[in-house]
Amino acid sequence: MEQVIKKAYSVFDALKTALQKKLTFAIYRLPGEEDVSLVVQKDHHLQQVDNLTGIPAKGGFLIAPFDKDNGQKTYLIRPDFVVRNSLDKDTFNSIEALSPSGLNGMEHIPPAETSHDEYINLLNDTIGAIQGGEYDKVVLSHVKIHPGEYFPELKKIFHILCATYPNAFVYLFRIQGHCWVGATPEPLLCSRDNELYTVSLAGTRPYSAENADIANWNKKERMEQEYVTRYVEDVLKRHNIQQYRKSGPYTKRAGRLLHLRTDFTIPMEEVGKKIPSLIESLHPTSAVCGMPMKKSLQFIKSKEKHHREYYAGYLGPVGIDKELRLFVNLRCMKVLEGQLALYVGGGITADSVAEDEWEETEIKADTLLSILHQIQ
Ligand SMILES: C=C(O[C@@H]1C=C(C(=O)O)C=C[C@H]1O)C(=O)O
Repeated sequence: MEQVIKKAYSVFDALKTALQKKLTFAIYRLPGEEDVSLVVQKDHHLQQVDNLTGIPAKGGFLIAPFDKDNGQKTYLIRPDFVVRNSLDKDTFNSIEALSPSGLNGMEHIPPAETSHDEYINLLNDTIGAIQGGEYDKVVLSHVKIHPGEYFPELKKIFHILCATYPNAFVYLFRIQGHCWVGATPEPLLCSRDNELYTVSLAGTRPYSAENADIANWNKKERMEQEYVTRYVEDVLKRHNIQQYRKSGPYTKRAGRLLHLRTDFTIPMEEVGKKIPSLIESLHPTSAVCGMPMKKSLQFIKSKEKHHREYYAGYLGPVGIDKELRLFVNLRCMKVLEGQLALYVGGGITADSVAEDEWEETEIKADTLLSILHQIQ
């Protein structure tokens, strides 16, 4: 006779415990899916990942910074408990019995905020450098600080993000006393059946029926996206991956925004053991860094007021259910005591107009700010 195990608790009950006890955990909802998964580590000792080939077979939730030479490390939250949607009483009790972390986020210094005028100056300098021929594209970003005590609201925020952005990768994680939460539209490398896919995503407009028609997008936006496509194709070529399908560019909705997107689908047998190297080479794509990549990275590090930390890095479950689901960490915020730090950016090319680029980051910030306004 089939045994029916009664699942007495929902994944959100376990999330509440994980938040209250300041456990080391990640919760996520994949794009287009209903399931919500929670990965909880028994202790607070984070596993540092220096090389992606070293990830244990049972996997975990991977979190990589934008720039691994800037202090932040790549970590794996170990899957000591993996809960999908619901859990039984014993598992719930085991999670409740875990020891809380002593860290409360007070030890984190908030990243520096950039004002409108400072950003306009930086944008104009960058446009000048690009027009001077030093770069093809540079992706700039800034931080917006939003005051308020949001730790008690994180369960609600995650819930609303899932409902509002069904096509985003929605996540919330806690490591070392602070949390990050986001709803990103950008896959970095994901498995699906016997295939892997990645995308080139760049070019942004507010959502409207008119903008949904790619014929209405201009040369600047198409070029901005084309640089990312070239970067991805170059990485595939360097990995000797020839058999792949490319489809796009097409317009893809992300909440109140639209982006240009091209999909690359690769048969798994074409990739073999190259997955770790592919991930390490794809990141950072020209969607978040620039072209040429290394020079743009130096430019970003010398000009931006803040460290990007995990913004524009990548994250997601690896090895859980034998799947790989890594996404670029965008439309995200770092949750600190008494304040939130929202990270927003956009690609700059020779034809960029500074005020328009600022406006683009304002709309991107609204992805999360509009959710915060729903929390009273
Ligand atoms: C950098 C961000 O987004 C990236 C930049 C885009 C652009 O420049 O048009 C579009 C999507 C993302 O690849 C961000 O959201 O902060």
